[in-house]
Amino acid sequence: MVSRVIPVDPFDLVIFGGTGDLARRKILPALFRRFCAGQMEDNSRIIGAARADMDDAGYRDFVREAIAEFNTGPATCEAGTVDGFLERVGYVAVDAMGEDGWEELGRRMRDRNVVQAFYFSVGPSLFGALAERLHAHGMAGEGTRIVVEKPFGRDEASARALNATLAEHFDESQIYRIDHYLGKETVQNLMAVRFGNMLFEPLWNSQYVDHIQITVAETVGVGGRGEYYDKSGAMRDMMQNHLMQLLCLIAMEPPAKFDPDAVRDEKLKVIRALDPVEPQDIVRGQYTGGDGQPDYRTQVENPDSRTESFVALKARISNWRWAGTPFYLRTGKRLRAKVSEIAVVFKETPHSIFTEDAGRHRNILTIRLQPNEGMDLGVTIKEPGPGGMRLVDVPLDMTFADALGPDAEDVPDAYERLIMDVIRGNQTLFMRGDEVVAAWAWTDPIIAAWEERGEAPKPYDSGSSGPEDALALLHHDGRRWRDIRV
Ligand SMILES: NC(=O)C1=CN([C@@H]2O[C@H](COP(=O)(O)OP(=O)(O)OC[C@H]3O[C@@H](n4cnc5c(N)ncnc54)[C@H](OP(=O)(O)O)[C@@H]3O)[C@@H](O)[C@H]2O)C=CC1
Ligand SMILES: O=C1O[C@H](COP(=O)(O)O)[C@@H](O)[C@H](O)[C@H]1O
Repeated sequence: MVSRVIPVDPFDLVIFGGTGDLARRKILPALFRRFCAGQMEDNSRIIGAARADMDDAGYRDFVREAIAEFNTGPATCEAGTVDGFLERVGYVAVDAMGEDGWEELGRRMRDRNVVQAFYFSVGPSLFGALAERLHAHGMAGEGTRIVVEKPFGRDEASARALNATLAEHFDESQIYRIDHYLGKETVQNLMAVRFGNMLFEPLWNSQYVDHIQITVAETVGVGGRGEYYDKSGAMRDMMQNHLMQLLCLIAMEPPAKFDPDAVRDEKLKVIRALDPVEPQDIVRGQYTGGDGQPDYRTQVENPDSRTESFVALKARISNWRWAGTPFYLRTGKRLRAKVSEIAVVFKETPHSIFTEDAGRHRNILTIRLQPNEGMDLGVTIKEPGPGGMRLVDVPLDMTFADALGPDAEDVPDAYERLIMDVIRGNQTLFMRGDEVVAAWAWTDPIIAAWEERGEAPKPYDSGSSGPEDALALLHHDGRRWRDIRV
């Protein structure tokens, strides 16, 4: 199978925060890989922007180093190609909060008949200021797009306020709110599997599905982002956005068509149908030290921190399709393995024709986001050999790399795909303003209740599966979490 790369229209992409961690590790390598794949026309340009005093040549050196350190792309990128990419790279020193650099940026962007996009890869307190200045300096024209990084607010009120500020200068159709989980290959495959096959949709409801588990487990700790993370925690950092988006895609009704607003309307209905979460249905955790790694509090330099690095909860969706089917969601740092997966656990057959020795069995559809992207469907069959009818569960395995060959290894990473979608003007994989607000409206009371109770998170060992209480969350319901393992 040969994958087709369709070049995007020529573009100028300005990366505010072009010298920051995200630009270095993700955005610049992603652009380089799209260049290597032949998706960037000659006339396209990338302009880094930050306060640091640097010229074009200095920034090209910075980008060269970022690519050398963080490009994990396919071998098709020849070493010499980096120079070709760097010819398209420039830099303007700009202060989001002042007047420095804006005229020069405006001059560089003027009279360019290409798509113009501005990536806000700076701290969230600067998002509004950037929008205002782009407008004031004549760079917020009709065709302009802005890409807004997370976090999009820290509660419903601040998300609404940010929406309103951006809306003063940009139409909703120009605003691309990034959730990089939506750019992951398997996440999109989830829609293909649900809505491109007859097989699953008739069973996709509470009549046949016992429960659904969504796990996003990381092995890393908070790293150098302690200052940000300690004010956020797992609930704001991961649950309100990434896990919520996965929940929406799993639970939503089929959209009438695969277009941005049709998909986002259906996701919004799911969020609005979520019940409030009861205190007994949620567990927070914080990692202790181990394996030569510091504990959470040491890492964030806050000995009294009550911020959670782990959260597990039971969510319920009050609609016809899902009434009675719980959704168990968990995410955390410093866990046993880096695993992101969704498991749809079907009910047992209503009656077993086999003896008790055969045991009770369930089909489980597992959608693996990372690693080993793919899906498998656990099917019950007869255990081979003599000795009566014993049943065993085996996976019908579709690991993409096996099923699709080398093409599956060349799939663009989330940032590559999402940035190209910005240039194409396709908002399907970006969050709409009302979605973000609705997600906060569900999250806020959960956080407010913790704060009111002054509850400390439960400690858990680094390298474990999270606090014991999280296991109990499912045990109480006669269920168990899937193992966190690769
Ligand atoms: N890093 C990550 O893994 C992730 C980051 N994000 C989000 O991406 C955004 C950027 O994060 P990250 O790269 O880690 O942050 P960093 O602190 O590493 O970088 C911040 C960038 O913003 C620039 N900057 C700061 N103040 C100004 C200003 N007044 N005017 C213009 N530029 C300014 C800095 O350069 P200078 O100081 O020279 O101006 C620097 O380039 C944040 O919103 C973050 O939440 C989201 C997901 C993951
Ligand atoms: O947005 C974020 O995501 C990363 C996890 O992303 P992944 O693609 O590596 O699964 C997380 O580490 C970070 O805290 C969060 O801000």
